[in-house]
Amino acid sequence: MSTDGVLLAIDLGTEGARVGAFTVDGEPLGSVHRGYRTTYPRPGWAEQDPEEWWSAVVDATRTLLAEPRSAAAGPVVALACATTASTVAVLDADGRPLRPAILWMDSRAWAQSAATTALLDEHPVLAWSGGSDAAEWLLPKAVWVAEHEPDVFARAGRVVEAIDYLTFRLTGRWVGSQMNAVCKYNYDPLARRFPVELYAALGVEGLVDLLPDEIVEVGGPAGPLTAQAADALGIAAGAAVAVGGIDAHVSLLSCGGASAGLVSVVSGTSSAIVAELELGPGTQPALTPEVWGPYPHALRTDRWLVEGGQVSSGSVLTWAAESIMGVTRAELPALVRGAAAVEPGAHGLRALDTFMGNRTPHRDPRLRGAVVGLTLGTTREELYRASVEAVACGTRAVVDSFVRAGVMCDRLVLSGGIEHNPLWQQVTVDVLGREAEIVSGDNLTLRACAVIAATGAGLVANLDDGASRFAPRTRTLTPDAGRHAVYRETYDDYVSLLHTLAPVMHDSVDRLGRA
Ligand SMILES: Nc1ncnc2c1ncn2[C@@H]1O[C@H](COP(=O)(O)OP(=O)(O)O)[C@@H](O)[C@H]1O
Ligand SMILES: O=C(CO)[C@@H](O)[C@@H](O)COP(=O)(O)O
Repeated sequence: MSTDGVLLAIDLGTEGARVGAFTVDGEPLGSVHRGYRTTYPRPGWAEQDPEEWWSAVVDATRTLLAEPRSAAAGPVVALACATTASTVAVLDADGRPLRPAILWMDSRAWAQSAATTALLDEHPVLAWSGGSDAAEWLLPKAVWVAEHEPDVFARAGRVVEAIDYLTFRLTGRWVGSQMNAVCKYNYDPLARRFPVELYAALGVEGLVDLLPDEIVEVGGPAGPLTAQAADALGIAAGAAVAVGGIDAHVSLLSCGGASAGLVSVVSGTSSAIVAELELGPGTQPALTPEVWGPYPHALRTDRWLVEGGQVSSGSVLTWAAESIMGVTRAELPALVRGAAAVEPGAHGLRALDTFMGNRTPHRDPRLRGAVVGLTLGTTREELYRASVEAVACGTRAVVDSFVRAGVMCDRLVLSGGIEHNPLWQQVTVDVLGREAEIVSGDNLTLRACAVIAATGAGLVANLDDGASRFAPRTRTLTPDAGRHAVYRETYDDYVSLLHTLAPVMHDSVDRLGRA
């Protein structure tokens, strides 16, 4: 393998764009983050501006490549991106936004997703998504736009995922990621076709013409970088752009080790929990609505990808600390230390993490957050700790559902913003009652993009080869038996609170929807 040149990795997260540089041997050279805004125009809605994504990518890339370590490593030879998924951009034919992008966490399309549950028998492709589409996905969101903003839908030249928008900005080509197509708009990778009959049944038969022109698997070629994009980014035109995918899902390529029994828990704004199943030829996985998937060929050919997760996890902690308590990120370590000193189980608080709905195992976009047990003596440290415990209970609900679905959970690898919050890490393993590894000082999505870029450029034989070479360093988190015993009760209370409050929350969301 040559040692000259840079692999450029782009992670379009919820809070901002993170761009990383790696040597062609997978050594990280540095990364730069540039934030952008999320707006919440109505309860349950969340939007971003695609132009801000691109400006953040440009700014971060130029800053990163000017740093001495990246600059000394040679020219950018290949690049790959991963983005939030189910983040839907509605664009004109030239790729200009016609409205703000509807962010993945936006639950406005819950009625459109509910309509898919009745279609399973006629459209067996829905079996791969657990029997229905979720409100977060592209298809229900496209239906929502068609129904609520028909003039915008009529003018749309493209309705695509954030990854496709970014690929277009880089290559000038509408090449869709097979990962997003399979997981977020019911593409059939075995027959290599869009389920046009399903789209028609939902009233958006024209959608197929607005989707990417071509669907290519992760690591395949998207095209060369255009002169215009190269100029904007400050790198040479013609570098190979490889097809990327979903920020959390691609992390399976950068956990190190074999994929059997591996579960990647990417806890950032959300928690996306993903695994791949290796099934014998002709074996179909069992259908369960408690997980998303298993999807065939979403990441690696001949494997089935399972996704579960929490729509809000780190965002709940950020909401509690920053929005409600006015604690800045710089001041956060003191709050976290204070909350770590609170005795688990002694504060009497129970909270729900479902601020923007529940992704899995309940598939319920009409749930909302809650805190019960407040007294006039409740401290902010107790409130913060209860929020962390709620987030950890949500993670346990997903891991338990994976076990019920037959997913081996032998090795849990935690990554994402949780890396910066020791309380969140420890409470997670205490609630789970399982050991987990945590990646520190490394971003698995960026590392995975480096694997994808290296694969696309032919620097490694395939994704598996790249994944085995570009492994991160991890350390083990061990649960405390005493705290786990307390948290078994906390978890039972979490589950019963969720079921008790669900009807109240549903009514409230329905009323707001009618207002
Ligand atoms: N410096 C930090 N200190 C504490 N928590 C952090 C820090 N940075 C990120 N986080 C947590 O991680 C979440 C963001 O996750 P991250 O993976 O960094 O970004 P994104 O979701 O945009 O990919 C925040 O909501 C917060 O809970
Ligand atoms: O929709 C998904 C995964 O399918 C989201 O959890 C994800 O893309 C958002 O990721 P972050 O929480 O920003 O890391």
